[in-house]
Amino acid sequence: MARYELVKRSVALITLTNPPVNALSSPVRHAIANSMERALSDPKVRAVVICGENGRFCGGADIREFAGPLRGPPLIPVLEAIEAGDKPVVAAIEGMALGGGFELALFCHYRIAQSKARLGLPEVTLGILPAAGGTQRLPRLIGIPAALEMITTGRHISAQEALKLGIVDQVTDQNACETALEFALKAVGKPLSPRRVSTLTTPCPPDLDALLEAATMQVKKKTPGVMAPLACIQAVRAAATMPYSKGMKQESELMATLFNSGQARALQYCFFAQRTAGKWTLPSGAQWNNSKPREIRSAAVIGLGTMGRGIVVSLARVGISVIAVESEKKLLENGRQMVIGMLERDAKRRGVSASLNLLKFTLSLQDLKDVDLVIEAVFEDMALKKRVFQELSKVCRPGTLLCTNTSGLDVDALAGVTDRPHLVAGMHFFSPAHVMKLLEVVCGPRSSSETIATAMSLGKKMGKVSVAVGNCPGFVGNRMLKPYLDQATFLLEEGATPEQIDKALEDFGFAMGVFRMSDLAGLDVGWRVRKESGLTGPDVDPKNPPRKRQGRRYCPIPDMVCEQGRFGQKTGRGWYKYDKPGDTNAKPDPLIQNLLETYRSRYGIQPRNISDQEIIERCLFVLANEGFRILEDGMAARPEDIDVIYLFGYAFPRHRGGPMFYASMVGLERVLERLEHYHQAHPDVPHLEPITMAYTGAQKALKSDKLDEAQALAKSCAGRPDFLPCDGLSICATHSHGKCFKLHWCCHLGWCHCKYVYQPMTNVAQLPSTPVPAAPSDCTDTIDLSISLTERFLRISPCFLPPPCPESPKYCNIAELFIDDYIVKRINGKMCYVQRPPIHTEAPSTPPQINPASLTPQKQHTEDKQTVEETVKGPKMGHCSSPSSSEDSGINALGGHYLESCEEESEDELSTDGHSSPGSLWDQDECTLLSPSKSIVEIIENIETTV
Ligand SMILES: CCCCCCCCCCCCC[C@H](O)CC(=O)SCCNC(=O)CCNC(=O)[C@H](O)C(C)(C)COP(=O)(O)OP(=O)(O)OC[C@H]1O[C@@H](n2cnc3c(N)ncnc32)[C@H](O)[C@@H]1OP(=O)(O)O
Repeated sequence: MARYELVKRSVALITLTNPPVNALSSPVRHAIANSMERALSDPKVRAVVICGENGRFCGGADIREFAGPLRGPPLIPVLEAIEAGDKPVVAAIEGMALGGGFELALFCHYRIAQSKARLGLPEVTLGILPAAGGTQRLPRLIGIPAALEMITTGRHISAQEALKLGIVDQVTDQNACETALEFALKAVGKPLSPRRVSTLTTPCPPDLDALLEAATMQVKKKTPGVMAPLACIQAVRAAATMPYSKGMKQESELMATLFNSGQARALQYCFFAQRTAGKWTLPSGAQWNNSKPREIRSAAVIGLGTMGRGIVVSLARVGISVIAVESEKKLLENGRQMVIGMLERDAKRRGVSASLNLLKFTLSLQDLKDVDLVIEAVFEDMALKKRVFQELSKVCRPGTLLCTNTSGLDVDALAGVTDRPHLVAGMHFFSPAHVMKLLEVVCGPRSSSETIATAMSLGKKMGKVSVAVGNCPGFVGNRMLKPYLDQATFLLEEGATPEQIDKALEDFGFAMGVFRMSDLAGLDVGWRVRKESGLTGPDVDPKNPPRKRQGRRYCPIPDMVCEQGRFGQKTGRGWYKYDKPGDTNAKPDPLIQNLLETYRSRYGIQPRNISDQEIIERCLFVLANEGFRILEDGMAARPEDIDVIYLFGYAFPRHRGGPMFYASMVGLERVLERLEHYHQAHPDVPHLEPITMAYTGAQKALKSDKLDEAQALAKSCAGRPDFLPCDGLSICATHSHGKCFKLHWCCHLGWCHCKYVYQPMTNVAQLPSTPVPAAPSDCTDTIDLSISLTERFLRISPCFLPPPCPESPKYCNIAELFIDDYIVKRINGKMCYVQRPPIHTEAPSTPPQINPASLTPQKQHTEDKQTVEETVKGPKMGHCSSPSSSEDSGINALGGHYLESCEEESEDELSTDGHSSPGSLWDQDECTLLSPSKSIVEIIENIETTV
């Protein structure tokens, strides 16, 4: 895991050897510790160089280790030995120094970077913070503003920028290791004290408070509801205001709070899910590692609408020559100008020259005879597409791959009109195609593995997150969208308003609720598709009940809105009203309210109060349910693929992990129970019927031998304080012992749904805590977090029971903050997070009980008559959202608009468009400070923390 060599007779060269990224796993930490000890004790050694094998310094802590119990030597003492040593240690950074890898370099006395290396602290994107001293050392080295920016965004910087900031001592175009060896020898004998970053004083700007306040406001706006950036700011504040050792303590307390949070789990899941999606697999057995892609040097794009233009740009900027085809001269010229403008702007932003020489524009399909691959992006009309494919089949050389950018039509029907069905596949880009990262690669029944491998590899080359999906109406993303949109409009019928539904979804974390997003995308496109598919318009049999189609519930309200010429933002009116066409500021419209009231009275619908919880459950559980159906149908290989599609294509909040992950966090049994409940209430909505596979999966899991084994194990440990009933969120005992039973897919991830789990316990004395402020004005951000948490508990306080042994809460559990596992207590004058006590169902006089893992009403509640007002209000995270403005792609094949997210041409995975929700849990104005005496949170003043 690390090689030790003596080179140049007096330099110890320590090479990290843990492919692929030399992550700091337990054996690597061991090896570094041993190697340093050896180097420091060997009199022949006068200096040390640390580098990484295969041109990669270090990708940081081994993220996979975070899912299990922490083993091996802790990282910080290993790194401290490097700094404390009396021999100069030089980090030779090639490739990357990220996270813990960057922190390792910061403990070295000198840093040399190869000119192509990238450095950064991306922990925040994983829901944690740089907890091996990164938050304390970087501000000391480069000052607060620059460190704050790097730590709160996770941005990777170049070697040149690192030199400019003072992070590295030298940048070389040569081998960094060779350069570092020379450098190390020259450093021998020079004083080491000034090189020890821990001894430096953080340059403290006079306006520190204002700076941190501005940073706080910025991250709250950019990533509302996300905890890690706020914790990062608190840690940086500590670097500015505390001595190093105290700052380190603060850093580790903050890390402990984040480490087991649901957000960290979700974000780390997203990291691996994205990489898993690249390892595609088909029902035929063909997969990423047994199918060879073809090299694509030239391509053609047919249609220069919004989608076509974006695809041309995506291809050209990675060096593929592109022939762009349009049907009319005017359209061609217009498309040409727009593509050139886009490429020029893109090149300017990236500091490269625009690859305009790769482009050719033509009106003739004949020009395509020699290209390697064609992507058709014409109007979403099967007859038209078939004509194009027939023509392509005649014109293109026999080996040319023919792909379609349809957003949901039958790819096999197109394959069928060609002479090469095995070379036909779908490449479903999301709008705008040069910005959006998602690509669904649609595998038809006749698509060859080579065709899929080529489309996947081309997607990767274009910088897309490509996911292989099956050929069914709407594929994966748009297929799931249909039931989601249906639920939203059914909820309108039943009594909700567009703004209420949007707010619930935005509080959950979506940047825009479904109605605001539909207004942005334009309502007319969906209306046209619904008319074409006979769901509305003159073709509908007048005898057909207005609220039924094909025996299923149908909501005609969206059609009625369109009939009034309300097409969304572009017409200044849609589900909302706008000051003028094109305006983005959505305001509730009394006319829509009237329309809804008239509609309800026309159909005799008694409006009822609908809770946010019902909105979230119906919209999101139905999404996951359709995901299970898709898995059962074999249209997606894994739940991760579905989640990746929703994260990158539909702006699902990343800190929620995706619809499938979210369902697993809630608990599949719970999701199934709620779906059954809603389906009973709405039997004419088939999408609410729980999918058999998931249901039987859950039943099977309950009967599994492996589960029996786990339960037997757990029961044998009965009475041990570290075994608790499973909250559906923690790591199960069997999993951490390597005996994961895989009946639930989530077990693959390490969060199991077995009944008993091993709970890593934390002594009360080590809880993240903060002094209770004397007055509200003393509020710190930590208190801010605590108070927010307290407020949240207060909202649902009737559901709490006193802890089983309040006099002796020796152990607490630092886990999911947002699934309400925690209460905030004042213990010995400090605010602490304390795990919520288990609920005793047998207690006769208790208030209504809830499942700790979710805040849903009890089974006997009806939608009309809810007695418990719990709402699933959680943090939210905005994503930039983009409408599909093109007619050729803005709608799914089933007649609904699809929601698409973009990254605003930015690589920042946490970036958002800044839409803030006033209802966000962490919003400043909702976070009024409660004095502990005013709160009904239990106050425990005199606990012996040593009990
Ligand atoms: C009460 C409880 C208290 C708890 C306290 C706990 C304290 C715990 C310890 C504290 C110490 C903290 C140390 C540190 O601050 C934390 C970290 O370092 S977190 C990690 C930070 N690093 C990153 O985020 C980098 C992540 N990786 C990347 O961005 C990219 O992989 C890359 C390095 C830029 C390389 O990109 P590519 O070349 O494109 O390659 P891939 O991305 O496809 O990756 C290849 C392969 O490697 C796997 N991988 C990458 N990085 C890691 C990693 N850090 N750990 C584990 N595995 C990693 C990746 O998954 C791929 O695997 P494959 O898919 O091929 O199986």
